[in-house]
Amino acid sequence: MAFKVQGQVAIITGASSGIGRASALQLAEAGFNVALGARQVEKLETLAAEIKGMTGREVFVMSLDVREEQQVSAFVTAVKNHFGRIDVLLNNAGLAKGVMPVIEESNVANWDAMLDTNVRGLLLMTREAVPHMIEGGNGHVINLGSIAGREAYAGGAVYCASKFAVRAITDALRQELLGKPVRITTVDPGMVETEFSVVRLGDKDKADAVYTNMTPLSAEDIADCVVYAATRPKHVNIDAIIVKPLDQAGAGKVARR
Ligand SMILES: NC(=O)c1ccc[n+]([C@@H]2O[C@H](COP(=O)([O-])OP(=O)(O)OC[C@H]3O[C@@H](n4cnc5c(N)ncnc54)[C@H](O)[C@@H]3O)[C@@H](O)[C@H]2O)c1
Repeated sequence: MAFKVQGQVAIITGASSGIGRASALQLAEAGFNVALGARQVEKLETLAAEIKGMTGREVFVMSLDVREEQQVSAFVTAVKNHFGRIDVLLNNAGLAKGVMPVIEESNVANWDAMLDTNVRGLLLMTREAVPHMIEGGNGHVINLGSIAGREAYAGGAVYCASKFAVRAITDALRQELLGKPVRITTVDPGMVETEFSVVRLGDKDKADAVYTNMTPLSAEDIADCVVYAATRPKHVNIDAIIVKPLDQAGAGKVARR
């Protein structure tokens, strides 16, 4: 059953494209006022106008690089000051570039970029948002993991390491936050057709070659899962939502080079 919320506020990181963009739209349709963070503010402004036109919700936009501690702190403070509350944090921002090199061709710079975005960025955002959630008596951290954080085959070693870390952080924080009014969920997709998956697979031709054997999920499919988790009643915690194209279900090894 679909629930609607009223007056709640959701932060979406990496909202300028793909799953983040679709989730921002659908969370607004479900009743959330939304705070959009990404490095490309122009794209966020366009999305904000679209959301306002479609839903009438309030939208806050600010430049955000989740790797930068001071930017994260300033962003979360600005959202709290603007809306007076933070109910949902969707840690969606993720990096694909740098997964492509095989281990013998990879370097410290692309390992760091990957782990700083997918892991440290998520930790920074969560650390800043959770106290406001506890103070407000309601919170839900939703992390974009991946089946790469479960099956360890998709996307290369460093990407897998980052997504296993996302799952570990999610499970550990759930324990750490026991007794506090903050829920925590991972949404773990298989192949989704976004800019990210095209980059991850190297180029459009390669991506299409994979897609010929598979009907990938859409960003909207994943946004549906995000909205489902975000709109459950407060006493319901969904630990994880694992969602794959049918062709990947049970396959284990996916999207290999
Ligand atoms: N596409 C897939 O097949 C797939 C599968 C499983 C999980 N995911 C996860 O879903 C999430 C979204 O990916 P997507 O497929 O929508 O790709 P995408 O490239 O369209 O979106 C990623 C977003 O993150 C933003 N971003 C990257 N680095 C950032 C930073 N330092 N600070 C702020 N924003 C930053 C990008 O600008 C972009 O808006 C990622 O965490 C990804 O790992 C994607």
